[in-house]
Amino acid sequence: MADRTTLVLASGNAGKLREFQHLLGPLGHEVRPQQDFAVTEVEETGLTFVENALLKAREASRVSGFPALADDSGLDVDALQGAPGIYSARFAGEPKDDAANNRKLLEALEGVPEGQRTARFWCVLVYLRHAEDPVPHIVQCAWEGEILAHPRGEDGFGYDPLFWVPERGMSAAELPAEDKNRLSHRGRAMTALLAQLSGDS
Ligand SMILES: O=P(O)(O)OP(=O)(O)OP(=O)(O)OC[C@H]1O[C@@H](n2cnc3c(O)ncnc32)[C@H](O)[C@@H]1O
Ligand SMILES: [Mg+2]
Repeated sequence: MADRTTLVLASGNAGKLREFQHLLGPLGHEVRPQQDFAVTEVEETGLTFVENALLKAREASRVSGFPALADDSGLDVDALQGAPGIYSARFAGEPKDDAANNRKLLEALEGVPEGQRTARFWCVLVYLRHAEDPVPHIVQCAWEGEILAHPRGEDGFGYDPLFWVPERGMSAAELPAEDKNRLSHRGRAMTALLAQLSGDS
């Protein structure tokens, strides 16, 4: 990525936008939400995070004319054989509802004892220089944790109140934003993507 790039974030998720602006703003990059360009949500028809991220990035770049960054992410819970996975945003059905998803996750794990509630967030980032970019930059990072029996904390978004971060002894929703950005699947994926992009113009 060139110095001081303007890019479109191929996401309608306000929590992701906040985190990417925090990660990339200090580096001089302008992260504009796809809503600025009237990009509408694409159907996430892929069977993998990477397929869905590609679909989102391509559409945002096509409509906006800017390079696009897409994030497809989700929670992979061992006791649920990887669910909710790529279906994390709509785990409890339509429309997307974080509180309903969290309730459904707690129900699904009822009776599963501590120690067997291991999980990880995945974040797959795709960066396209333009809509027909034949060589997308792709990174995939995980963040290991456990699913709590009760929500804790007010910050973050999505499943953060139920995601226990063992290395910090608190939930992801209790972590200061700066710390979440440094430790999380998204923060580490962004660092890896920037390393991959350095040298690109
Ligand atoms: O597709 P876009 O428009 O980017 O927005 P989305 O919210 O639908 O995003 P995804 O399709 O990637 O689904 C990701 C799901 O995983 C959850 N998730 C991802 N990263 C998270 C994080 O850092 N903390 C908590 N929940 C997260 C998020 O709340 C969604 O339910
Ligand atoms: Mg989505």
